[in-house]
Amino acid sequence: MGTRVSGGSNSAYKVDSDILTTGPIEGSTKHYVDVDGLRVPQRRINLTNGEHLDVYDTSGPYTDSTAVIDVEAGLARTRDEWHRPDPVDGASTQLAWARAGLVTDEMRFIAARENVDVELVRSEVAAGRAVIPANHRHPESEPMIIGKAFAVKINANIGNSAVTSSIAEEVEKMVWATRWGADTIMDLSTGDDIHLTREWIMRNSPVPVGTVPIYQALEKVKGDPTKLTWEMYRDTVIEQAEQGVDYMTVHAGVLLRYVPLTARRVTGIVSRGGSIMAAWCLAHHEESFLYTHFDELCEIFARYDITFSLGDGLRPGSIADANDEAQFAELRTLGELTRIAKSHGVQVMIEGPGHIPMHKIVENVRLEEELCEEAPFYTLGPLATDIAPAYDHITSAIGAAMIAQAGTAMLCYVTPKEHLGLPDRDDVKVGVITYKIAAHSADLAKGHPRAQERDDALSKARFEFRWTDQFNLALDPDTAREYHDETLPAEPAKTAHFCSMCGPKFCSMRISADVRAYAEEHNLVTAEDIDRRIEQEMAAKSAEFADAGNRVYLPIDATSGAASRS
Ligand SMILES: C[C@H]1O[C@@H](n2cnc3c(N)ncnc32)[C@H](O)[C@@H]1O
Ligand SMILES: Cc1ncc(COP(=O)(O)O)c(N)n1
Ligand code: MET
Ligand code: SF4
Ligand SMILES: [Zn+2]
Repeated sequence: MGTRVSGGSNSAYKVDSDILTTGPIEGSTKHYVDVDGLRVPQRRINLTNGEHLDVYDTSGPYTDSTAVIDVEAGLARTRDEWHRPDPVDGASTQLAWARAGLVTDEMRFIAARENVDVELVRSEVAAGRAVIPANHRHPESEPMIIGKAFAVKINANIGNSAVTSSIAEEVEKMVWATRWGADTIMDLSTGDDIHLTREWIMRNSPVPVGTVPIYQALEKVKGDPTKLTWEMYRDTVIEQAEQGVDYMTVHAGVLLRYVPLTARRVTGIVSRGGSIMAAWCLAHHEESFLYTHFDELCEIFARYDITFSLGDGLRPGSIADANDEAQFAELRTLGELTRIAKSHGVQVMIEGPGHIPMHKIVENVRLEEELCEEAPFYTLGPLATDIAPAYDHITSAIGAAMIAQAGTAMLCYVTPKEHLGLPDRDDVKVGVITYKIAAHSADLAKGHPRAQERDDALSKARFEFRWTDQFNLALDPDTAREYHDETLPAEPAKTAHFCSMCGPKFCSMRISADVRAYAEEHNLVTAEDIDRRIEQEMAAKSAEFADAGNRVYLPIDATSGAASRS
């Protein structure tokens, strides 16, 4: 149970540890698996029948009841103590090491977390089919992997805007998002104190952090895209690299000649980074500096081990624009950039759409894999329809579940506020839980070896009317319990064989359990038991008939054949 003491959220520079929700999630405890000296966290869900279920844990020390949280000091710099191999051909990256056959501590940590052989981790990274975003300067993070051979991951976007929010609120969103299962977060701040906000987030984030450096670069030129230069962009990237940013969105596929392809779209360019770069290219009538200086960018990324998230600056922002020429032209360029980045030993993932109707989703994955050497796909939704603002966490989770089943490795969440305003803490939780549903559904469909354990444990608890276990196995135990208790708050209701949906007499699971008990008591469990019982009944009936003198009653109406009985 978390404590949340409000206060401090109005002061821009002071973040008070008290505002954070800490302590274990209801019904769970943190425990650690020791893997050759590495402490790999897991969340243990404790059940009332003495069993327990261990699940993947993204929440860091915040859910450890023994941890002392001090946001001013930041989290422990655990990875600083791990072994870091020497650079390979200038690259100090998980990709370079994996290709050289080296198994890093990060890979071992991940293998334990994902319950897989470490060789699968190494080989998928070496092939570029998976990435481990882990900047050397973010030692506070617990390593994780993004790739289609592993559990589907989710990202939560946070950050302020010029209109609203503070540093304290953004740190709070980060802790809150990871509590509910965000595997990475992106700080997409575009308002005040971008550098300082990120510093507070970085030093306290147990998950990898992504950014879009062009946002801060634009802030530095007071919002005028035409004033951007390669030099100031590069310096912004280095500034963020030094802070420990683990992956960066770079919209280097928005080429000058692609801009006219968006002219007749219904929603033009909806990507912020894409629109900024399009504005720059057109104003200067020059090729994008992100594209022309891409090799230099790779050299920087290779030193820190920053992962490229090649931005989908021309993604469709409406159903009408889905899978159009602008979108796929950019994707071909992202394929070209993928090969360049990998030749520098730099890890790459590819950002994907956007707004795509269901029948056009699979084509996106197929093309991405074909054009980008199967680099992990990282998609925003996609929204399967445009007609439900205020419910776009749902319109997008429909697309997200489908695209993840088809092979997307990480899903970028969409909150109920999409298209309407900046998400607050409550929106962040709804977005995260919604995306955990999409990701887990895809894990099940893909046959992930252990995904179904949790479904089975929850279903079993449900059928056995272990209400507390049903709540605690849920993605959101607090809301599950709250909804149940709205109508049946009394303690005895936690073992009652019904809820207020059907009531005691009509509870189908109770009736079904009674049917089972009856069957067991009367030896009627298997189909053979029932056949045997029918035979016995028949024999009994014939005996009764014989005793009664073997008299045959004829039909009432012999011609119609009705009511015949013998
Ligand atoms: C690319 C996507 O990023 C999200 N996005 C952009 N900025 C923020 C922010 N500060 N906080 C949360 N989400 C954001 C929007 O959902 C957009 O569609
Ligand atoms: C999956 C995904 N796609 C795109 C962006 C960047 O946002 P934008 O392109 O609007 O700058 C993002 N953060 N995540
Ligand atoms: N929702 C948009 C998208 O799909 C982004 C901002 S609103 C046009 O990318
Ligand atoms: S979300 Fe709002 S600010 Fe952002 S592109 Fe859409 S309308 Fe513009
Ligand atoms: Zn949109």
